[in-house]
Amino acid sequence: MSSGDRQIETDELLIGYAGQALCEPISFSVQTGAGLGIIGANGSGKSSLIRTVLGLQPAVSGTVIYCGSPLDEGSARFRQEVAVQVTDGVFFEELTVAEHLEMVARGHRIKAWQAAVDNELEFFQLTEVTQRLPQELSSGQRRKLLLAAALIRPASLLILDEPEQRLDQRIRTKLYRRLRQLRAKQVTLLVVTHDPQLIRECLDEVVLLDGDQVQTIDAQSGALWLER
Ligand SMILES: Nc1ncnc2c1ncn2[C@@H]1O[C@H](COP(=O)(O)OP(=O)(O)OP(=O)(O)O)[C@@H](O)[C@H]1O
Repeated sequence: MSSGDRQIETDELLIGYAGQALCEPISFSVQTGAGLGIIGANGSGKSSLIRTVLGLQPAVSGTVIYCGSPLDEGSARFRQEVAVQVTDGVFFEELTVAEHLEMVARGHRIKAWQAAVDNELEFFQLTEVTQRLPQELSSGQRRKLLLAAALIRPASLLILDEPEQRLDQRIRTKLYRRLRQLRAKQVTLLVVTHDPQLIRECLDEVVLLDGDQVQTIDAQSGALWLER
């Protein structure tokens, strides 16, 4: 495999706080168009790993490599190519649901931005709440808005932190179908999840954070680990 095939990878990445590692070093590599999950018990370090990969939190040591070079999360290329949904996503309290999506779509220079916004509102069943402010939404509706904001924009790598959280089963199933369609278009997925269905339907492998130990296993074994 040439480095050109690998979209994002970590090399002996130690994650943690105040110089204290949470687990052994993590090395993974995700090829363009592949799907990698991150699983483990509550508090095992999944969100910390995502935050470290995104440069939102410093690594204790080790590196994150994006398309063959050390990741620069501030670079125009990274911001253009990578769409992110993190659990504690930020809203503008004075912008409505529709305005949030309009801002993202126009910020990414989507010409038919109105149609793209309407499409997301329809997909996530947010048409009844388009004029509401974030604080007027249910927790599930807020989660759907975060996902819509990540999916409305073009991206070649999609990083999602527990996208299933607070979604009803019908939306989950619809979302997973969409993730499979994105993968068919060579979009790469890096996803923290507790949902075996997402792993089976959308991913190839998972990184399992199991106490101090870290291992990469196939998707079916990962789903079974969550179900045991
Ligand atoms: N800012 C912080 N400072 C110090 N420790 C932290 C900080 N944030 C998280 N931790 C600790 O790091 C560990 C890993 O947390 P993290 O949020 O990465 O877990 P997780 O695997 O995503 O958990 P969950 O499944 O509950 O979302 C936990 O023990 C947590 O208490």
